Amino acid sequence: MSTLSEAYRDLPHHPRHVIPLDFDSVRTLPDSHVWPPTSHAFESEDRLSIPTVDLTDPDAGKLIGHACEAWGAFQVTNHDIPLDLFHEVESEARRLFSLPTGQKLKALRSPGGATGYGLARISPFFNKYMWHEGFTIMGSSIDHARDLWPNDYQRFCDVMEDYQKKLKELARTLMHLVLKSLDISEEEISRVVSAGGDSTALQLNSYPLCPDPNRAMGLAPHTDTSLVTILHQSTVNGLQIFKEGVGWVLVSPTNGSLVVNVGDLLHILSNAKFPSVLHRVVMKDQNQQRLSLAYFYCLPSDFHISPLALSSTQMPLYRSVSVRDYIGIKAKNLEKALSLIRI
Ligand SMILES: C=C1C[C@]23C[C@H]1CC[C@H]2[C@@]12CCC[C@@](C)(C(=O)O1)[C@H]2[C@@H]3C(=O)O
Ligand SMILES: O=C(O)CCC(=O)C(=O)O
Ligand SMILES: [Fe+2]
Repeated sequence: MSTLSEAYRDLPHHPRHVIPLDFDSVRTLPDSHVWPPTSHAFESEDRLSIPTVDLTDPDAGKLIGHACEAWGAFQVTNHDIPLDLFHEVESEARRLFSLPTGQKLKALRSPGGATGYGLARISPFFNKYMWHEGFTIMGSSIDHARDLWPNDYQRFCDVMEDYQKKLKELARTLMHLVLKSLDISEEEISRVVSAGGDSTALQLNSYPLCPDPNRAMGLAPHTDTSLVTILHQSTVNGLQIFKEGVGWVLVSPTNGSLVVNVGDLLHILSNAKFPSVLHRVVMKDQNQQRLSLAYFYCLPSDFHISPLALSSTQMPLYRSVSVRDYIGIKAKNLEKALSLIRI
């Protein structure tokens, strides 16, 4: 077995880093959830935002390559995923997160598990809690859905399955374009893209209505472990990405477009040409619940990853490492993981 869930198994978390707060029951922000103020972020009015790429543009590949190099992220439009599907997934996610806490805990991620309801995996690295609850799906969601809704789970499973299928196709298309822009051979591209298919995860994120949003943190700064992550945000602001030399930049949701960001694995493949972009979710001025859907396109845990985009004069910056080992290194060291495999 070399699935992604297997790689995350046996990296156990203490229950205090898995079980979210009973958000409905608190009227003031607990001290455990108070973060220092965050710095000002550039907003789109500052004319600083990640590039938007129309997938039907004949130059899409080139534009995506540039965006990955300059920003490690871009928005994609004309991606062929029907708007209705986003609404259906969001409505099922809303149905899940609005269950009473006791019910949600029936689908709690087990201490050594990878899927189900719980805090973000990065929680143990911070001394404050995030104003966040998540639900992780890898493949079928039937076991958890049955525990949540014994008589009414089918719709949730069908919608999540449909979404994962469509997003996998889109991720494949994007990976083709991205890797081509790096001048990687067709043979290597097929090897990477065909391996990716079985190692994906869908994360439903909820940032509940918060009694004191300006002192809370939605999701702490992190990079994703994926090759690429494809994100759909509901209509509420909050996502910011970090651009070297600039600072934090807001990524506003725009109807139907998807945010694509480079993860650690693509950063390694690109020999650091593409930054694995640091991002976070702030709660600032948030006066309603925020939802997002993050689809992680990864590689199987037995895949050995190393820089591929090398010209004859370039030296690899990272040593070869299996995805399993990299996930293990990251589980212990978080943002230092990349520097630990640097040559
Ligand atoms: C396939 C993935 C990617 C994971 C782990 C696993 C399932 C859940 C993903 C997230 C989702 C929330 C942010 C993150 C940082 C987290 O804590 O859990 C992500 C993490 C990663 O990108 O490393
Ligand atoms: O909610 C968001 O906009 C970002 C979520 C995210 O970064 C993640 O799930 O890894
Ligand atoms: Fe992320």
